[in-house]
Amino acid sequence: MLSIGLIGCGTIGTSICKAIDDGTIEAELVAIYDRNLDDVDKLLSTLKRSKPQVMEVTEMVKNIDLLVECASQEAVYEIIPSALHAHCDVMIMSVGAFSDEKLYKTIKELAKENKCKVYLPSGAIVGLDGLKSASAEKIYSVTLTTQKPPRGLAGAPYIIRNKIDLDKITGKTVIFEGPASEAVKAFPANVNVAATISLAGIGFEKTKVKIVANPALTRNIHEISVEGSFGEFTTRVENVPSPSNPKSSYLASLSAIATLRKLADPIQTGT
Ligand SMILES: NC(=O)C1=CN([C@@H]2O[C@H](COP(=O)(O)OP(=O)(O)OC[C@H]3O[C@@H](n4cnc5c(N)ncnc54)[C@H](O)[C@@H]3O)[C@@H](O)[C@H]2O)C=CC1
Ligand SMILES: O=C([O-])CC(=O)C(=O)O
Repeated sequence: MLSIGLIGCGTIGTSICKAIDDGTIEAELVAIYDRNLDDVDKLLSTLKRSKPQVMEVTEMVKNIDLLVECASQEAVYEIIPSALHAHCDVMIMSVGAFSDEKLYKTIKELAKENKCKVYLPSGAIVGLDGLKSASAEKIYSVTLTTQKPPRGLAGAPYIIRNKIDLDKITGKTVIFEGPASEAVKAFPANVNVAATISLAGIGFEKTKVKIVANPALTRNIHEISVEGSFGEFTTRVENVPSPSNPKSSYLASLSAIATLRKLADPIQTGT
């Protein structure tokens, strides 16, 4: 059975652990870790059958097949190289870290050297299949337009740096427009999806991102528009925010669970 270690006991981490605990994912939850011990305790209290040990990454990677990161972009720097050195496969949610080309290259090289896989779930978006197909030929443009209720953008470095008072926003307001490379640094907990799109398509500099605060919304909306030699498509998802973290859409948790279910299943259906 696939043995899993998990870093980040917040919203997505808790959903994944519950899905292992109730058998939705056929895997063993061997170990968990979070820099915030209260989050570890809270997660442990939700589990009925699994009894993961609490251990730091250096110890964890000696005991698992797959390390799951659902913590933060900085955690990707801290834990993924150690996991790959220890021959563990990894699944990463904080994909925005890969806007650092040096980190991306290092992780890709380490994965090759140690014969490991790096899994990046689709997260809170739909349409990566079409984007990946389109990228076999010429793509002219990729644009992500993300709309969130203002509180879903709270705490982002860009909001703090520009002293944007989210409480004063009364109508649909464009907060940011720029390349994905800047968007994922300015909003590290809001548009990791821009990184996933960049990696599947035309890269971090050419992928355009628009972030809109919209007080009329209760959902997180991501629209992806792609134009290429194939033609053009637009996908749009209206995501229910996670109750425990309005920045993260529930679909992101489900996407992580779906990826792990696939990895744990000996039978793979479909192309
Ligand atoms: N790829 C995608 O589509 C999506 C990615 N995300 C990203 O996934 C990650 C997890 O999201 P949530 O569970 O909603 O966040 P959350 O804030 O609910 O939980 C994150 C947990 O990780 C812990 N943590 C953060 N940095 C850490 C570190 N360096 N070492 C150990 N623990 C650390 C925090 O204490 C917290 O308990 C975030 O980076 C988020 O931005 C979220 C939604 C969609
Ligand atoms: O969950 C979402 O809507 C997207 C998100 O936070 C991210 O990509 O970081």
